[in-house]
Amino acid sequence: MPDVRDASPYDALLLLSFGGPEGPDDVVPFLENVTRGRGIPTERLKEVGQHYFLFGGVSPINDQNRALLAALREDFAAHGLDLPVYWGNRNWAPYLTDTLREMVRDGRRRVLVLATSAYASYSGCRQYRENLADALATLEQEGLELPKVDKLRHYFNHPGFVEPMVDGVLRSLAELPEDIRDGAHIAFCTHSIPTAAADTSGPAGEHGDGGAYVRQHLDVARLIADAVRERTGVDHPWQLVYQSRSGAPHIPWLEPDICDHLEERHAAGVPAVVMAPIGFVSDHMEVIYDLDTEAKAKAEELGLPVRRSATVGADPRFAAAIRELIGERAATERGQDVTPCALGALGASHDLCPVGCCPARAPRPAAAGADSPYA
Ligand SMILES: CC1=C(CCC(=O)O)c2cc3nc(cc4[nH]c(cc5[nH]c(cc1n2)c(C)c5CCC(=O)O)c(CCC(=O)O)c4C)C(CCC(=O)O)=C3C
Ligand SMILES: [Fe+2]
Repeated sequence: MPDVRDASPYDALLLLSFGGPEGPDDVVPFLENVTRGRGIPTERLKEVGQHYFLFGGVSPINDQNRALLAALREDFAAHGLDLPVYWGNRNWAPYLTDTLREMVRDGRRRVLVLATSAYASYSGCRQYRENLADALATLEQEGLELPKVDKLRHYFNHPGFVEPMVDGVLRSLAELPEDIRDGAHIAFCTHSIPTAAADTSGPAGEHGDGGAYVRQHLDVARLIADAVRERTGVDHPWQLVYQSRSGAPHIPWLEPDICDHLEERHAAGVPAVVMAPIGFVSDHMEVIYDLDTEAKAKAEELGLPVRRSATVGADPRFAAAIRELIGERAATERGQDVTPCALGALGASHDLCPVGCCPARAPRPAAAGADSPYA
């Protein structure tokens, strides 16, 4: 383990997230930001707007990021890591460009980015890097001296990400009535993406069917299922399933959908299902609407007992994992030999996304990767 008190050459951490509305008036402009140039059907947008209005127009994601910021600052202070932490979003205030401008004005020259997305894919990685490139281009036009920006590697298989989710699944199982607990199946849930995006996710040449996106999720699902079996002595059958599909109906996306899966399991006589949202870092709208509202309503209709397990959120173990990842990356940048920490069969992900990693349909500049136009 490298000395995690030394983050040099980095002089700041940037928490980069999705952003979400904080009141009813924010909902439509937020959705316009998210979907600009992305060809999402108007019907789907109206529907998704309703999800937000159901919760007073407020997404929980911003408060969850504020809690994560506090957890990171607390963990860093407790471990003598003197690294300022900033926060910027892709789709809502505080906007990434404004935060990066503030960082430059504060004199930050080497920025390490923590994205609130744990896996490879265009939506979960390159799109964040494209938004970083856009922000850098704006600052360049403003005549500011650009910082060097790197992104922390995918942390899906870090114990600080996996272990809180193991606890979450164990808690959900414990909440089920005893007579159906041991028969419960686990549905590991993540965001559906177009199969074409899944198949090309990760570094070029490493793609199998489903690409890095599906392989990484399967690795995490297996790790959690194994840990649950070790702790309970019960082998709960499990499957990776998908949610939150959008886009035109004729374009294939990853399946099965969680609601279809619940129907199918119910028909097969399964007594209960734990839904484990491993694809998400916090209990944001995709979790509290798509799982806690929509999928739970489907389960109710079927008479199928379900529980939804916790995401990592601001768990102190996740904050500690981020500190360790920063320590590893900083040591690597200083030329030290580092043994990266990772569980599972895939090993630690790359530090620097190679050229062609998680390609976009229409190529655009992306920062913090081997193909970055910025130093
Ligand atoms: C892989 C993935 C993650 C996980 C990784 C990560 O976390 O980044 C994620 C997270 C999130 N997605 C979110 C919200 C939305 N995503 C949309 C649309 C889309 N997401 C996609 C993928 C993902 N999305 C895709 C392929 C689309 C289709 C069009 C496009 O390629 O853009 C739309 C438009 C309407 C709709 O289609 O649903 C909205 C409103 C929020 C905020 C929630 C809140 O407010 O609490 C979060 C955290
Ligand atoms: Fe999304």
